[in-house]
Amino acid sequence: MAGPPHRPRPPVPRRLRPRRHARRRPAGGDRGRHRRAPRGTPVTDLLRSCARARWRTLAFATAGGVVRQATLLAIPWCVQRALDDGVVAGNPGATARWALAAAVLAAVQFVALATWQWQARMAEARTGADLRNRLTAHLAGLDRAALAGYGHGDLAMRASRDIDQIRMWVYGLPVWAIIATTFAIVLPGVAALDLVLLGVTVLMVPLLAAVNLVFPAPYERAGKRLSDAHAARADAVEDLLSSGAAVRGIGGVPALLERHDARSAEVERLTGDVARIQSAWAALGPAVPRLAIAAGVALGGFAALDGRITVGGLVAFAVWMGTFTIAVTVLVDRLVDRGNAAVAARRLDELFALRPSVSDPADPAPAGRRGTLTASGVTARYGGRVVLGPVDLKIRSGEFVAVTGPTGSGKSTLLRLLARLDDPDTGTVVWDGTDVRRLGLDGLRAALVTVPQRPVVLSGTVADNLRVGRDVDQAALERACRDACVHDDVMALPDGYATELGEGGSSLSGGQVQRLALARAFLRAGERAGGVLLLDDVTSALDTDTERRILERLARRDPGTSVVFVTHRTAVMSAADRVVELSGPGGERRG
Ligand SMILES: Nc1ncnc2c1ncn2[C@@H]1O[C@H](COP(=O)(O)OP(=O)(O)OP(=O)(O)O)[C@@H](O)[C@H]1O
Repeated sequence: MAGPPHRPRPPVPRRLRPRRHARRRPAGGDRGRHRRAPRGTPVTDLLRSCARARWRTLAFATAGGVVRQATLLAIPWCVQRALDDGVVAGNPGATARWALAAAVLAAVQFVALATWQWQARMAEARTGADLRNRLTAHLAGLDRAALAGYGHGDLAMRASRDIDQIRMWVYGLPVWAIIATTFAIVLPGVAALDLVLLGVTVLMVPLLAAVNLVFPAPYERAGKRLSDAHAARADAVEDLLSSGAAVRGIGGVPALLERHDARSAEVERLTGDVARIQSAWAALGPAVPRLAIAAGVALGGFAALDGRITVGGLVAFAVWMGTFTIAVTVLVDRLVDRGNAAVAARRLDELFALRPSVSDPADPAPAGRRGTLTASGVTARYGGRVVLGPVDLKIRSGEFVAVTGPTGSGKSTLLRLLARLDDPDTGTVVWDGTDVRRLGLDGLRAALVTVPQRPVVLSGTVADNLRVGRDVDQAALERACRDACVHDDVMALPDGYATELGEGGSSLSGGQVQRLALARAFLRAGERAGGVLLLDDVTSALDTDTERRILERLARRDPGTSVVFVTHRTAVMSAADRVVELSGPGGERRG
């Protein structure tokens, strides 16, 4: 037994990892002290930073868009001149000149339009890629506790649909300048034609402003509800796909299908709400300039009859108002995009604000490779409940310690503290003379290698699963698999080490997954001598013969490598140098 068996300590009102089962919470809700960064920054900062990161590409796109719009709007003017100076005046030379001018403008427009579209698409694509990379890297740095409130489907929606909404917003940014160009050209153009027509055009502005003030707020609220409903449905799909035999075996599929259908119906209902607001907004916006066209054509017709404007001027007015109508329609679309992007940014911001409960210190010390791993008075809590400790444990270099105890007594929790996958509520863990909280996480993970109770199989081949992105040769892979007694199983797969396992490794047995994870740990631990292997019940699904062979391999380990083996199996306890028994928080511990 290592250290004193029991040291009562006053309970400390802090919790180690809050577990939340409710998946949907209002944005900005409490997520526990380790996990929420101070908010402080408005959500639009995320949108602004996306635009700033792509400002050069967006500037080219905007320049292209503005030139395109200016040329587009200049063409009616050429038509007007061709009609008035050429057709009406009976001057074929003027007609040809203005036709040629229109052709040149059309060519410029072609180049400008291509530039706008190309650059805007590039900006959009890069924004999507940047956000996705940033989000993935951020999520990868978070632990289970930080993400406890989010289902996989929800996270997938945030990483796909929400990022797409922001992408669309970035794509539409140059359009604001195009709309402004339209206003800047059409209004003086109409003024030059006739002040009554200008009056009709200007009258539209307050009407348009009213329409575009009324709709955004309800639209954004409905969009937020729809996003949440999409996320809930994605979670239901994820549960259906991932539950497999566990749910089928207890006849739970109909209930999951029912839940999925109910969430689908909710998505449909909320999509209807959004569609109602959006369609009213989209229809009312352009209706205003269309009314102005009608009024303008009537008033302009009388002006033409009075000789105040030319027929060409009336044609130019009608065409300009047509373009103006399109600009207003697009303006509404951009405002809708802005609403969608704001909702999406808020949902992403919520994830970016999550902080891992364990992170690198400001000035990390390098982790030693050999040494003693000591836990002193460590305790752990979940949701205010003490689940472990206080525990004192010393694992000397090269020692093999089995940790046992009744189910729920905190064995896995202790292992997580030793590996610094979590920090203790109270007490310290020291590796090679240094508090693990002062060590760089990369170095620490290389020295203290953990195999969890429920290992994960990644999508990809067996070899990919063993390498986990590292450069490891085939011989080393096979050696590790032989040591973990899984080589023969791998060779029996259709393509051996090149066999695709698919997400979750459903084609492998529980024991095969355990041994594959063990081989992965052997590879990692074998990169350098020394360190500690922290194994959480990794032989629980194995037959006694395979377990014996694995224990023999562990007995042949490098003399500087320690092993901490959480187990209920007598063979493991017999192979250990020492057995430590946990009996729950505040309980006795025997070694
Ligand atoms: N993420 C969590 N949130 C809340 N409580 C948790 C969490 N993980 C573990 N617990 C609780 O902490 C206690 C200790 O769990 P732990 O997994 O460490 O026990 P164990 O001794 O390893 O159990 P077993 O032998 O069944 O694997 C249990 O009561 C468990 O319900």
